[in-house]
Amino acid sequence: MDILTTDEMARADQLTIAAGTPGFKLMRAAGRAVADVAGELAEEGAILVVAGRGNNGGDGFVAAAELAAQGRDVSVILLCDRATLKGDAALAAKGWKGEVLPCDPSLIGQPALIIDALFGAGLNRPVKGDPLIMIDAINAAGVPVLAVDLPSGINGDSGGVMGGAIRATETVTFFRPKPGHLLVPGRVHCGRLRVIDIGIDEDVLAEIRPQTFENNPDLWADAFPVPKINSHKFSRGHAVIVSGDIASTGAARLSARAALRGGAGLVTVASPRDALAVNAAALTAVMVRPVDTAAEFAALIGGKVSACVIGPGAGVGERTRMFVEAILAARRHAVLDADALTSFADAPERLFDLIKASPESGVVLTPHEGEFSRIFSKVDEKHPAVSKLERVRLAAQESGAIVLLKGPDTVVASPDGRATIAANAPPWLATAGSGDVLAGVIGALLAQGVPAYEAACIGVWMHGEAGSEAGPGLIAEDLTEVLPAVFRRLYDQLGIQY
Ligand SMILES: NC(=O)C1=CN([C@@H]2O[C@H](COP(=O)(O)OP(=O)(O)OC[C@H]3O[C@@H](n4cnc5c(N)ncnc54)[C@H](O)[C@@H]3O)[C@@H](O)[C@H]2O)[C@@H](O)CC1
Ligand SMILES: [K+]
Repeated sequence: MDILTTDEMARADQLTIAAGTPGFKLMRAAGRAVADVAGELAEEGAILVVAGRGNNGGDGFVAAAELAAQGRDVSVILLCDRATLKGDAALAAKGWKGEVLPCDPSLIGQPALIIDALFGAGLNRPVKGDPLIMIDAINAAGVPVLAVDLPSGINGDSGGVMGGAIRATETVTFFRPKPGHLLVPGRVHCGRLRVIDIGIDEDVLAEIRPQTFENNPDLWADAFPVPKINSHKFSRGHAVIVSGDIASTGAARLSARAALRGGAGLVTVASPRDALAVNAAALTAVMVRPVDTAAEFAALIGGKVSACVIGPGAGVGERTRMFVEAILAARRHAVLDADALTSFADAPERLFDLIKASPESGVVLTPHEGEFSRIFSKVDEKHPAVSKLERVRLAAQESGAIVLLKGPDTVVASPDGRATIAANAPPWLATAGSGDVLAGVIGALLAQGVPAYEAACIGVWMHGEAGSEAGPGLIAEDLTEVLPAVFRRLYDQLGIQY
């Protein structure tokens, strides 16, 4: 699903209004939708609407009037003087025939539900003073909260908390989600998210051309690789995974097994000779080849190899740097993870120049937050305080690679500006070796010829699904073992026969 920034959403409103739908009609639809959800969340009991001075408050007034018309016990607290309201918000407030209570937290009481209509997309500075006291009091009231558009205090573009923010039970937003609904901590503050149609025509998207998407199968179904009846192991691609020395071989084996499960026809672990026995003893379907020097590695990948994964347990230093350079010189698709990134921390430009010199390679960088800060310190220095989404976009432009920044809200961005946010990762996915599996799955997709951006997105999504499939208590080894179940569900979802 497309994700619209607050500016793009305002543009969607403007285009709809320009095409003949009055803004107040949209507000009425929004407010009524909020009232419907409120009725579901609290079938009986008092409902309190806490409204701000903008159109978010306007939605709140419409909901209040609608609920009162349904015979519900409704009260409204307003952050400002009713007479100072303007535009559609003033119009909405006119439709509320009841009393308006002042902004006094002692008036909250214990309603069955609070509707939070303080701030939405128009939040433009940190919350302090009276509204902050109100937000804290609503959070402390211990009753369910339904947020209108965004939990008040959450930045719609970054998901950041601006001074303080409502912790909602449920959030109703309109037309399309915003980045702040999926990026943490915003996603956590939203509770359950509902996206509701308020009469904005989908045609406006052709004009807005959104560049951000929720990472789910609709987005990449066409690129998802399905083996044909006449496929053989060679046509499904050959992935090479680089092993570290004898003390750190497990990470590469996790990646290798994930690459095989992920659909690569052949997987080879390139192992230092001193670790060969350890690797060989622990692998069966995955092949092992002795590789110590960059020349040996270049000879291995110079053959029929379609993708390489380097980083998990690879070791930080010259050997890893030289192997990365060999991969890029051979124009192989590549996942550069963990130590492969840290190995370039002192000279990231050297890595980026090599990537840009082979644009057809399809390179995916898969840092976690620490590794990202190490190789993209310039992005962070030049653009302090931008959202995770924008940081990753800038990093992709800077490096020329597909950049995937891991976390509960993993972002994948392409140098061409496209980006996805994933919202399907369970918290127990954050465990040792989990990233090694992710790198392996992406390597498998690259080996099968999936373009790098789609490979990264599919890998992230499958990894998240595997986390849910394995459930609490999972260890990284489980992720590879549940991949067949994830594939089966995806095949069913996409209507692929098997
Ligand atoms: N036609 C439209 O534009 C529609 C807008 N809708 C609603 O309108 C909302 C956006 O409305 P607005 O643009 O009026 O913005 P908001 O209602 O979110 O808030 C803007 C007001 O809050 C003030 N404000 C911002 N940050 C503040 C802070 N930290 N402390 C104190 N005051 C602060 C601003 O000065 C302004 O007066 C959406 O979130 C949505 O709920 C919906 O009714 C659907 C249609
Ligand atoms: K709100």
